[in-house]
Amino acid sequence: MAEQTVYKPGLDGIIATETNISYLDVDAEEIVIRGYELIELAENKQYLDLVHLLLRGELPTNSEKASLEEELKREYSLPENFFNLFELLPEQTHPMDALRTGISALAGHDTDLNEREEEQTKHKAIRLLAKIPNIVANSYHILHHKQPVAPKQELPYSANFLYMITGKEPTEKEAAYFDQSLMVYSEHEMPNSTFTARVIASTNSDIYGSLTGAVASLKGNLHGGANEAVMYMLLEGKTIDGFRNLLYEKLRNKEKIMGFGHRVYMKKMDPRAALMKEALRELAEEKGRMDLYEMCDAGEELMREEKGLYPNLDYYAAPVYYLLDIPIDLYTPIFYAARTVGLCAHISEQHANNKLFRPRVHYTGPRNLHP
Ligand SMILES: CC(=O)SCCNC(=O)CCNC(=O)[C@H](O)C(C)(C)COP(=O)(O)OP(=O)(O)OC[C@H]1O[C@@H](n2cnc3c(N)ncnc32)[C@H](O)[C@@H]1OP(=O)(O)O
Ligand SMILES: O=C([O-])CC(=O)C(=O)O
Repeated sequence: MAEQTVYKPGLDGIIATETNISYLDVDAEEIVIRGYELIELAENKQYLDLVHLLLRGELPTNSEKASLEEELKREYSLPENFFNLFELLPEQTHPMDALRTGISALAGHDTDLNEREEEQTKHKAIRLLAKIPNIVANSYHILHHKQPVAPKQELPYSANFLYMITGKEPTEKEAAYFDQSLMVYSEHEMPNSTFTARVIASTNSDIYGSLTGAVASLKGNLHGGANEAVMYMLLEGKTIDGFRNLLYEKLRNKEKIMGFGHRVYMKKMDPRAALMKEALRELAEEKGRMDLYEMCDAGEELMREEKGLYPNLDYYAAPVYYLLDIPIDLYTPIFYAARTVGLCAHISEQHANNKLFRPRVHYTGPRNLHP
């Protein structure tokens, strides 16, 4: 008789691992990142502070942050002829698929591919954090038959990322909103993509394989892909009334409404969504697009009243990206680029204290059949 174990569809609520990276404390409404609270960090720090915190375990001093940024800038460039890869892809390739291809292809360029030492993994992570924004922005340009936009060394890291995407230097405020969005996307405990990365890493597979699997996971619209879906829905709605009618129609058809609900916060607002809502309000005011803010707010109210559901981060990150002139197809790749650091921290932790993931099943098929 097999040992009695718990089965929870979707591993809902199951503890998958120990970690000292992050924890969602829903009761306290805190997203704990290595002892700090994410929203407080996002209000007071910058993305590179979080990168240092996630990879090194502590917030950087000014000089540590400056040398991290220098190291990133030295690693911006991609291997020779790397962009040829994207020329080979059909035009309709989604940028998440181009990104998956790009990260996978980087493996062969790493001469220390099989090195699993923590320090080595951290350097690999920095190299990836330097190169992934370049892949995200320029695979998109190449797929659209445009010239790649070379990184600008004189811009700060996240301003440069936004510049490579739009081709124009962002204002300080635009760069700050973008940087804040990268912070709130940087790490979130054990979502499907992080679990995927850790499962792959647990076979002793390399960081590129783990990250490639995580791209595929994050692409789905029940996860990262929701931010793009939210924007298409807002554009389809056009006006407050149009959006409300669209939501009613989707609810009548029993469709899931993208940007609402969350496995961990199902009956509460995602704290990151509240922060992005505020960013949206400020940005919308500056850009004369309060109509977009009001439309989102009306959708939030309708979903709370009709379904008792609250927005997740993707609901408010999407219109923020829209007002930053970012092409919609790049919203999920940007989420991934921001999350790379969290994923790398988890892969490193998995390699440092590994146990192969290999769960069992609750078998519901037949027995005792004979050929
Ligand atoms: C940054 C991120 O990646 S956050 C996640 C982004 N994804 C989305 O926004 C997609 C829309 N949301 C969803 O599909 C879900 O809320 C998920 C997948 C995120 C979490 O869902 P789960 O924990 O698996 O719960 P499940 O999907 O079973 O939903 C539970 C109930 O709430 C309902 N529900 C949950 N989310 C939604 C939604 N967005 N719209 C309508 N109904 C919903 C379900 O229909 C279900 O109702 P039922 O019990 O009557 O069948
Ligand atoms: O935690 C999750 O399941 C999804 C999510 O919000 C994230 O990855 O940021």
